[in-house]
Amino acid sequence: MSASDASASEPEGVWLLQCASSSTTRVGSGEGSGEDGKDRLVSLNSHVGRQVWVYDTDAAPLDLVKKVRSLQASFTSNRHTCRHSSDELLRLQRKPFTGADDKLPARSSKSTRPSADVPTIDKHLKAGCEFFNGLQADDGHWPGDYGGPMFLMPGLIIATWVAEVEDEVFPPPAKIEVIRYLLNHQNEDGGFGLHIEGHSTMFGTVLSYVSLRLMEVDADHPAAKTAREWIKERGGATYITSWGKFWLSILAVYDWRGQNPLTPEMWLMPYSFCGIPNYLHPGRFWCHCRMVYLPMSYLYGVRACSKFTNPHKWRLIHTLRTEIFVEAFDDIDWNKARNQCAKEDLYYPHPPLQDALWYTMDCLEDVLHHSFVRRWANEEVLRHVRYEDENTRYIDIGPVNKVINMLVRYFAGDMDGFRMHIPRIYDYLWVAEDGMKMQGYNGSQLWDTAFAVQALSSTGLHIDCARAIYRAHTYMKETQVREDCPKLERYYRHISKGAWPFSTRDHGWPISDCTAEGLKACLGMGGLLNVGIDVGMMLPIERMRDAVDVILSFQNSNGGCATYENTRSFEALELINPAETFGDIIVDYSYVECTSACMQALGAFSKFDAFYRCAHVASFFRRAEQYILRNQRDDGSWYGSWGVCFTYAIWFGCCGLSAVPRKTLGKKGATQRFAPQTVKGALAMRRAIIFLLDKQRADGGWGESYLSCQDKVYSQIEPPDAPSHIVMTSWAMLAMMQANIAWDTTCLAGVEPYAELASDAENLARRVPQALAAGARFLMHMQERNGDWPQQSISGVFNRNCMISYSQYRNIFPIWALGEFKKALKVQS
Ligand SMILES: CC(C)=CCC[C@@H](C)[C@H]1CC[C@@]2(C)C3=C(CC[C@]12C)[C@@]1(C)CC[C@H](O)C(C)(C)[C@@H]1CC3
Repeated sequence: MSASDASASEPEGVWLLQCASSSTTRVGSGEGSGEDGKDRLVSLNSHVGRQVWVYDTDAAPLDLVKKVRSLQASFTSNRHTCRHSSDELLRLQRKPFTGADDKLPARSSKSTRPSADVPTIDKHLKAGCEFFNGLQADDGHWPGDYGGPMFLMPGLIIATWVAEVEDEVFPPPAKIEVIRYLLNHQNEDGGFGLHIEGHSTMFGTVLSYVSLRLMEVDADHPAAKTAREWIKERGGATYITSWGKFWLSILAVYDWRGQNPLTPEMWLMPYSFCGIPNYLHPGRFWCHCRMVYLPMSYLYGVRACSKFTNPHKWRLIHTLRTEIFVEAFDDIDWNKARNQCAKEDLYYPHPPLQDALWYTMDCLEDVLHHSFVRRWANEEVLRHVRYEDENTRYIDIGPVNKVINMLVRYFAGDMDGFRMHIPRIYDYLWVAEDGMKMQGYNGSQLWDTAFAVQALSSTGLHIDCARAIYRAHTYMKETQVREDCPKLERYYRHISKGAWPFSTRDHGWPISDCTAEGLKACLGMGGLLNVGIDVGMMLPIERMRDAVDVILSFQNSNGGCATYENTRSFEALELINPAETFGDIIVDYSYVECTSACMQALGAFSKFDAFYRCAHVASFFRRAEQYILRNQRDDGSWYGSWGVCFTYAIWFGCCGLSAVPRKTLGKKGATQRFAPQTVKGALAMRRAIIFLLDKQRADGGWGESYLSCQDKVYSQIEPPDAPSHIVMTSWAMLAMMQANIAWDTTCLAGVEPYAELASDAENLARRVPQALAAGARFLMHMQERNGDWPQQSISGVFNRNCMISYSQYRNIFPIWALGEFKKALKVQS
């Protein structure tokens, strides 16, 4: 069966997005409780932010069905040139609200650009805001596609197949969309990448191939044939990465002996010995890493795999065993296979010391496997798995541990726990014109909404945006985490009370920069209230202070902030990173982005309440600023870890440095304005801006390729005459405007000891406004007539090597950059 074959027999329903939904099924709209009457879906706030795509079985209007089909067909025919879908199904559904008709005049020719004056910008902003506000859900957040990685959906398919709930989770209309997605993202060489824009890898190809087969795509289907050839030409599935080996073992098409040990006993080690920290303890790992290896270790510990009760499934497993290896399954040297990895996948090769460690552990495994210690360790792991499930209302921290935790509950025979997971699977699935995908999180709701509020507020179009901002404010207030998880130390958790998560309150994991952006957005409402806009009740001061407490708690000894917790171990531990495709996953490091966001939030808060923990805040700034300065590269840039890449981090670098409250730094009296930190910050921003100016492209925009992230060297989008990227153009403009403001207020030009800063001032004073105007014209030129902007290449990243979509950025950032630019023009005139 293929997507196109399947479409022919498809009932004429449509996929519809439900927000704040309590739906527990994918087809129709089953509400609330499971078949045995138990409530399977728990929420702290009536599901605010929850996104579920439900297949509406009622016959849809014919023109709607036709439109969907044409969008799907057009994606498929352009899939090799335009690999990122554009969230067209969401847009189609929101059409009555976006006012999707033409609001802007047609471009007269390709080369003419709108002029960068206030009335023109206003016209484009109005159209942009009207369209974007139409995408907002009733609960106040902006829904959008958070897909990108290609290794997530196969995990879910394998898990549901093994646990025999595949037909419930993927009823026929869902199956069609999953197949569509997989087929659409096959590369021209027959392989599949780690993410939608990546080159083919063994990890991506074997898992996608197996998924297609489990979804009943025939082995003779052309896509299956070319994928199999790709795999076999490169030595077969024994060359898949360790995470792939894990999934194949679960499915019983690989032998657990070919997997390096995932010893659950590591959870029995003490966190510290007599007060000396045990840096090898998993509780010190980055939470995503430890939450993935936790359930993996249980399944490894019990050597969980497909039960062969169903003869049809048994046959398919045997067929797969013949399809993906170059040698006969029984002849595979599993010991050798443990360390095999295709060169296409190898981003972080195992250091020899790591292999020696796995070898030793493997020898111990024979003893451990049957010992009482294993049972004890498994019990401990199970406790942690249950804790994670219950404290995230079965959403879990991310898509990988979500699915593996679900399997742990299944293999532990805890069917109640297992069933609680099912409705929360739907929180991770998104449907677009390229098919149904598993997202990198249960959405990016809070993150996008916090940015959206700041972007809309920058436009000055307060009346037009008042309703959207009011609703977004409600979302922010509903989504703040109100209490810590129980038994923090026992479960190695950081405080959460006052934090904001990345997505929904039910998810609830606290994140440094989400807390910061949440607080910034809420504080920004004060400014709007002052100009008479009804944005609803302000967040109570105690809750703002809770957020400040969380932010302050995130600062590490190096002055920076990590993502979810403090840095608990050392970089050297990366030596034991077994995941060949990901870099820097073991430790939660400090990041420029997280640190800067925290500085900005504290800066905004101290203008509002200057006395709350003021000594701590001042010391936070001093140390954070030093962290940012230390991490600037010689060329003036910062490396970005969560967005593409240098452009993203430069925006944060500049915003962080300019958030330092000047007056609190330096000595009293005459020298106060020229505090050394201030000067260093201004110089650093200047270098960053020169870096950006050098990267501006002929069309006036900026366009960085995702290759910057993996290679850690700035790479332009290819070819050079390809249009620049609207999101990166906006980041670059925002960075430059931020730095400009900081210079103006620093007023150092001409002051003798700081001559360096002043030396090139005239040159820059001319270049920056020109660059900004060209950037603004590019953004307006790229805008569509209905006020939307096009989706271009993928703009988010994690673990250096895997890309992830931020689908709302295409609207948020051009609005924000144009909004700030308009303000700057107004100040000038
Ligand atoms: C290798 C594994 C476990 C894959 C699962 C994917 C997760 C690790 C990714 C998906 C979303 C993700 C990119 C995210 C982040 C970390 C890594 C995540 C969780 C964070 C929280 C890091 C800090 C960032 O500033 C920001 C808040 C933007 C992101 C949000 C998404």
